[in-house]
Amino acid sequence: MTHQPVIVRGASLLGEQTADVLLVDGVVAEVGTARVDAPSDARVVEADGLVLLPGLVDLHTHLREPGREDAETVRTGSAAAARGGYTAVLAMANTSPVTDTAEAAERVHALGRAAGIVDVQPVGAVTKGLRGEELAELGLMARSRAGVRVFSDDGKCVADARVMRRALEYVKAFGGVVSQHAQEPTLAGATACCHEGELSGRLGLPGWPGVAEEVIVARDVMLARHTGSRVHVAHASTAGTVEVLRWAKSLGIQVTAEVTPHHLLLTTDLLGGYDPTFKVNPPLRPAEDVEALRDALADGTIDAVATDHAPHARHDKEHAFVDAAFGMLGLETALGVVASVMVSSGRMGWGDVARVMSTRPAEIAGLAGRGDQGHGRPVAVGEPANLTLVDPAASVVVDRDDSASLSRNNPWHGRTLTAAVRATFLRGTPTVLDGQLVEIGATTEGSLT
Ligand SMILES: NC(=O)N[C@@H](CC(=O)O)C(=O)O
Ligand SMILES: [Zn+2]
Ligand SMILES: [Zn+2]
Repeated sequence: MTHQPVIVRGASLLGEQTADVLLVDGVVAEVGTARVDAPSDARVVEADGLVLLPGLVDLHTHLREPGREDAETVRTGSAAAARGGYTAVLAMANTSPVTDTAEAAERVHALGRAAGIVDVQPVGAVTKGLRGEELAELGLMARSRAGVRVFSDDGKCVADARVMRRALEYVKAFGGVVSQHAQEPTLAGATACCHEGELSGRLGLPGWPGVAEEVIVARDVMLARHTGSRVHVAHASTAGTVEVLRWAKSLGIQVTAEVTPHHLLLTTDLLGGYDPTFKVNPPLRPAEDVEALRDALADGTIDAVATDHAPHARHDKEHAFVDAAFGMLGLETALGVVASVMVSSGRMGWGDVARVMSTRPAEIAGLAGRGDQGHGRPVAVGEPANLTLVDPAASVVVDRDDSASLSRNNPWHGRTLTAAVRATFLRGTPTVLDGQLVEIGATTEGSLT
């Protein structure tokens, strides 16, 4: 594929030194602190005052295709991701049908290539049909063209310790990882829909306790130690989980973890109005948990921010609180939330944002070492030109209707967030410019072969 060269002028790399960055044929061709000469046909992007980051990588996205194309498709979810500064997303397996075979994984991968807006890396189910009983085709998914490395029954916990042990043993052979939705079902209860605490009692809503998450995280780190395999904790939400992670990492156990933007900022008292927009799994927690999650992200105990972007159609979300679907949108607002909570407060710099939203997620997902198809790489000559240009001084009032997603379950509507994505580049091709999506259309390499 031929690209128009791009010259990004005067951006600050990871918020530090200012440079001109030339993108040619999908890679970073030059990085210069003095003025870089660009080919005459190059597109010039003036980036004075903007911050250049490696393209963001989302470890945890629900794209809903196949099965619920009324809520999101691979294309619309990819567009929302690009607007959020992402160049790669991991598409969760809880679609209909479930991504539990090589064919299903290849299909999602091909849909992503056809949309051509971000790289869509399918997550494979751990067990057939997410039923928690029989392992899915882990090896076949790994060896397929999709090259699956992350496996998850997300939405359902792999509750059976024997099944979890087997899965960890299996994925070890090809450097895979199991991403666990940690929730002990016997402690959570079938009707639970919010954090169990003083507020759930007052609202008369069945709750589930933080310990339901923590006992599974504790069990899984012990299984990771026993098997010598790698476990990833999806959407960590409690201070107790942070304690277990800190302890496990101090012993050298191979465990990584993600936190969502909403668990970094929103608290359980938002449920006071029974608004199902704030119904999510795991649930919003009290402020003490939120504080522990921020500390853990800043000190590296939690490796990554992952959105858990969970689009839902109106008719699934607009119900009485107990009946509404779990989940909230996240791709377009994640960077703004992280900037508002972590950067504005001085707890993290832009280099840290690059680490938790690009480098570490790419490493965890096995995307960092994939040559010219790699993500989460440094902004340096010869590296794939997957980049995000951010205005760190912007202040944006979130409008749920200003979205590329098909769904509107946006918990940030009406809030003011700091920082905005100005441009996103996928292998040197702009997917977003001046904050607007660039119409891309199907690329030849993305054809459904
Ligand atoms: N996060 C959610 O609240 N919902 C997710 C499932 C999940 O990640 O638990 C979904 O698929 O809607
Ligand atoms: Zn989940
Ligand atoms: Zn999820």
